[in-house]
Amino acid sequence: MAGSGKTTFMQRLASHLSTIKKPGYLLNLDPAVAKVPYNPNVDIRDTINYKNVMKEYNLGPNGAILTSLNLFATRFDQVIDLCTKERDPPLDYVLADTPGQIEIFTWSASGAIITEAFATVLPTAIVFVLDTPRCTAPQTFMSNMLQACSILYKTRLPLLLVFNKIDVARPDFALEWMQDFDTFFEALRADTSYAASLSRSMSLVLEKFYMNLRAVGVSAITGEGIDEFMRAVDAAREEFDREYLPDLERRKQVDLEKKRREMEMERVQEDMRAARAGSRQPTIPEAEEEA
Ligand SMILES: Nc1nc2c(ncn2[C@@H]2O[C@H](COP(=O)(O)OP(=O)(O)OP(=O)(O)O)[C@@H](O)[C@H]2O)c(=O)[nH]1
Repeated sequence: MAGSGKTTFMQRLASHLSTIKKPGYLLNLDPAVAKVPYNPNVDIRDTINYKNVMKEYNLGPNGAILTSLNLFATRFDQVIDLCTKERDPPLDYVLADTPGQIEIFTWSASGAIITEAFATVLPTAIVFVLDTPRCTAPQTFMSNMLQACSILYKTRLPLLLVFNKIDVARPDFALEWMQDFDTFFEALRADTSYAASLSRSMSLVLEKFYMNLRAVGVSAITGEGIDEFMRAVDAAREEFDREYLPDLERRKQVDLEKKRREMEMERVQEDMRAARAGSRQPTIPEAEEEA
């Protein structure tokens, strides 16, 4: 969510991890960010100049962010090598800060390449940072939940919802809306618009989705909620091992099986092409007769 505090939260996490003597490996994947308030180990801006991309490809800001990320994704195996390099002491956490626009990261080919590259070598979870004060309107809340839902179903990775800025607005209303439809319906009671009615229906559909989520309230500014967030990360790691990895293995098998069938089909087609070509050629005795 743009402006929800992702970068500030990264800074908070980085400082928390140094305090507990488990320093993280920090990646900045946002080419357009003006200032990074933590010390990134890898910074997309060191290799890609977003302003030049705008000029060179004649793009607007979002197009240039997407193109920069695409260019970076082509070399992402090098980043993965850095993240997985043996170290003493070994790395416990790799944190990546992404561009804020959901369509740029979650729904782009480069976003998928980057997330899958991580998930094939490291236990991976997605953290969706929400701006709690900007979720207090039920329909804005619902629109954020739908975005989160789309991330979950696109990546299939464990997803953590972080309700940030709890120093400004407490997250209790949101956590309650996720657990109890009646309170969410009540919040929408006075609203008879079509959008409100859609939000009501969606909240029923999202019941299963909410059950698959971990949601915590934090303040990136004060640090409140960080311990609870770290416990949610531990649980997400267990979920990754328990659910994502077997699913990945199953998908790999399905892909292998699909490739095997395609190869067999290709062989059948080759045989048929050869048979057709053969039937057009004169047989050897016929050729001798003509001679
Ligand atoms: N009060 C309060 N403000 C916060 C908190 N976290 C971030 N902010 C403020 O929210 C604004 C946006 O924070 P950023 O960290 O830049 O947000 P972002 O999500 O990285 O922004 P984009 O990358 O542009 O989408 C800044 O003014 C931060 O100081 C918080 O926990 N409490």
